[in-house]
Amino acid sequence: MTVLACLGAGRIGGEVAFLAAALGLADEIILHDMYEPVLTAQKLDITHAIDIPVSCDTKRLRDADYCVFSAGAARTPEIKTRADLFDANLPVAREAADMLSGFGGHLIVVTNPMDVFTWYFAKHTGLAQEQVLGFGGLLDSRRFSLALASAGVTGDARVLGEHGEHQVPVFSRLPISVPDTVREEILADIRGSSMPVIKGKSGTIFGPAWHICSMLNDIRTDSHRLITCSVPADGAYNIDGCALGLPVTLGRNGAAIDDSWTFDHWEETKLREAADYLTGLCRRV
Ligand SMILES: NC(=O)c1ccc[n+]([C@@H]2O[C@H](COP(=O)([O-])OP(=O)(O)OC[C@H]3O[C@@H](n4cnc5c(N)ncnc54)[C@H](O)[C@@H]3O)[C@@H](O)[C@H]2O)c1
Ligand SMILES: O=C(O)C[C@H](O)C(=O)O
Repeated sequence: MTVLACLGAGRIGGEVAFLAAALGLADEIILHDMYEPVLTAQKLDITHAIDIPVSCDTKRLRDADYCVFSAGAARTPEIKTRADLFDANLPVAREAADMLSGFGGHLIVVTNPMDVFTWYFAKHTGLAQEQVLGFGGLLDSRRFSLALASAGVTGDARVLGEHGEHQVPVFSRLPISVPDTVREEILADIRGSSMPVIKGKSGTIFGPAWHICSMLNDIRTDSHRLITCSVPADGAYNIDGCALGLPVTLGRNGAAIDDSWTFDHWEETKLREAADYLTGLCRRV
């Protein structure tokens, strides 16, 4: 019996709940949202499709195996960066941390700025640090792989760093050398790649929900898949004081940082900039 809780039942929460149920990743769903009409609508819409118990009883959150936190404001085309959502979403994260008292499962943090809230939940709740996973790296890596493909490059496309302006695509693991000028073009491309989706349909939905469910599957099957997701670095790669996207293996016990990667100068510089930027933001929580 696997129970999935979604704190925030809007576009992401609703789609993750539906997809997890459809893929057989959950046997029961708990939904929570401050806006009652959306909560009722999501619950009805899921149960009109799939025979699965959906409750809105937050007292049962402690029984959940996974919780996906996606409550709060999302970007509109007028909001330039994910970090600009910090002030709006910090109180939402604080409320969620209170609600999660007694929860002992895996928490997937989606609400932006996601790395900052990953740090917040890892450091300010009683959850084991390995069980707090910031989502964004898989989505950014997929976007990187598409950008590389359109430049005629294939290979192991991974993005580290911030899920935001300071993302760090790793070029040195590709089979060919990519000059810095081309790297900067690709970086600009992937930085902007969610905006056409936000402009066209108000928010990214399928991409995040798909990859979030793949993480639920990694935990459920103890896959130890190598992914990138946000975790507190705690000294790995000489980074401290923030959570950011790093290579991890994901399984039943959560995320284990793979600290064996090496970087070239361009990547080292970008990763350090991401860490410095995020450390500043994390100090504010
Ligand atoms: N990390 C990623 O890759 C990624 C991808 C997509 C979206 N996001 C982020 O996820 C968040 C949600 O995006 P969305 O598109 O689902 O937005 P949405 O507006 O569709 O859903 C958010 C929901 O949160 C609810 N909410 C707001 N404040 C709340 C509170 N205090 N308590 C309970 N519920 C509350 C709203 O009523 C709404 O239903 C945003 O911050 C967005 O930027 C991150
Ligand atoms: O870009 C956004 O604001 C939404 C999300 O973080 C995404 O990358 O799809």
